[in-house]
Amino acid sequence: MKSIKVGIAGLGTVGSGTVNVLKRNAGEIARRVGQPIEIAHIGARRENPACDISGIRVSRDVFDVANDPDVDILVELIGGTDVARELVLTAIGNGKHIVTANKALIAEHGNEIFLAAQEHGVDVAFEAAVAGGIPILKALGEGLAANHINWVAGIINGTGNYILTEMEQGARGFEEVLAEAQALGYAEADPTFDVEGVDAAHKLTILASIAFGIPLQFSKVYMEGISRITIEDVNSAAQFGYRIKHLGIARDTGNGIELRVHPTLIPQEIMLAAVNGVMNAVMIDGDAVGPTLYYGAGAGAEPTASAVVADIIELGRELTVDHHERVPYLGFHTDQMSDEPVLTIEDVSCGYYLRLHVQDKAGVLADVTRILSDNRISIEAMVQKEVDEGLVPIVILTHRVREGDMNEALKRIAALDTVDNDIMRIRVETLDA
Ligand SMILES: NC(=O)c1ccc[n+]([C@@H]2O[C@H](COP(=O)([O-])OP(=O)(O)OC[C@H]3O[C@@H](n4cnc5c(N)ncnc54)[C@H](O)[C@@H]3O)[C@@H](O)[C@H]2O)c1
Ligand SMILES: N[C@@H](CCO)C(=O)O
Ligand code: NA
Repeated sequence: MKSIKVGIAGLGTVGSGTVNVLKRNAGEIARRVGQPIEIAHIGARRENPACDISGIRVSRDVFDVANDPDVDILVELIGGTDVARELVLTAIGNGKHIVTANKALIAEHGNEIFLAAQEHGVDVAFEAAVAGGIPILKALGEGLAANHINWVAGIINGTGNYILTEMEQGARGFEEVLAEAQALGYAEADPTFDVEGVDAAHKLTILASIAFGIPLQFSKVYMEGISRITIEDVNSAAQFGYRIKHLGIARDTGNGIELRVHPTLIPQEIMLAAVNGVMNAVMIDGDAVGPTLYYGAGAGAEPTASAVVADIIELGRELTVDHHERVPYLGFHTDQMSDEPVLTIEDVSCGYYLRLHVQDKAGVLADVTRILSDNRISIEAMVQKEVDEGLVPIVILTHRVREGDMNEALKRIAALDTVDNDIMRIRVETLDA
């Protein structure tokens, strides 16, 4: 079978994440694209223990990848603007499509790169460059394309948000938390880009172009970072009912576009204020749709790889598929549908909240808990409420259990003479990933 051949330049945090996701999900990705995606060539100065690249051709010089006639798509993950610009222009000159996570490159040299791509009839995709794993460029450029966009406001630097959150929750100092964000692979090679707002300004530049149809104008973004924010500021803001978040804001005022990145007090009760740690969130207000919100991991190896690989898949589809089925009707190709069964509710597992009324007698609770344990159901919490009309209301939270087992248990509990048979059951989902 033919395959789409990608060349990856740079094997750091995002490069290794991309290799791992492409390998782990290779089967499903091939079903979505219609052909396998093969990593044909990697450009890296050294191996990275975070991923296994055995069997893959490796060159020390990333230009060997850009010049490899076998490579269909060059994935630029080296970062920076000088070598990266030259590398991408070289690959475009060789007729290769480009995927990049590099917001600095797109924000500062995008106008030039897109022109070159147009001349050579190739595509440039950069979903990973803004808000990491959140498919925000797709949402803005395609999903909201009917709207006049009024404004975009977001927490678009994971490192900065991680630092602010940790300072607030752990009352820890700036330097300590920054070092931790670097160790976790969130920070830019030069972390002043994160803390002084440069990285957020790169991303805002890209968002604003897609929102308003203006050229990329990084030099016009007003930029302020978080490095002067102290724990006192965080606490004082809280006393007034606010949290401090580092926001990128792009607004169409009707007589010009505001482009600004700075620490901002926002009301504690709005959803953006609850975005913590490395998570990013972007709010977009469109004239038809109203306000919308997109949330997810803004940095890190695999969240970023999620967007890089989605771009590879999109380009792969363009290379392989009939135009009318570029994105297959159901996401996967019609001849690649899975026969994995849909579970009946009896086979679904979740936690349960149970409310029952029992007689105020010794041994009743023991009967109930024994029936639960007979059915492999473990109790997370139990509360006995005030006696109500001679019966005692009991509320039980259980750990995750198969619904069929819960049904068996509830049938036996309801059959006890000492328990009212009107038992309330509500399923519990904590939704933690
Ligand atoms: N880390 C994240 O969470 C994240 C998220 C979104 C976007 N990005 C972007 O992705 C890109 C890569 O970031 P990263 O975090 O993986 O950085 P990184 O420093 O972990 O990895 C970059 C790798 O490229 C290599 N490299 C640099 N120049 C090279 C050259 N000339 N030849 C060969 N190898 C070279 C480095 O040795 C390093 O291994 C950057 O543009 C960054 O802004 C990163
Ligand atoms: N350094 C960036 C990486 C993701 O673009 C951040 O912390 O958000
Ligand atoms: Na994204």
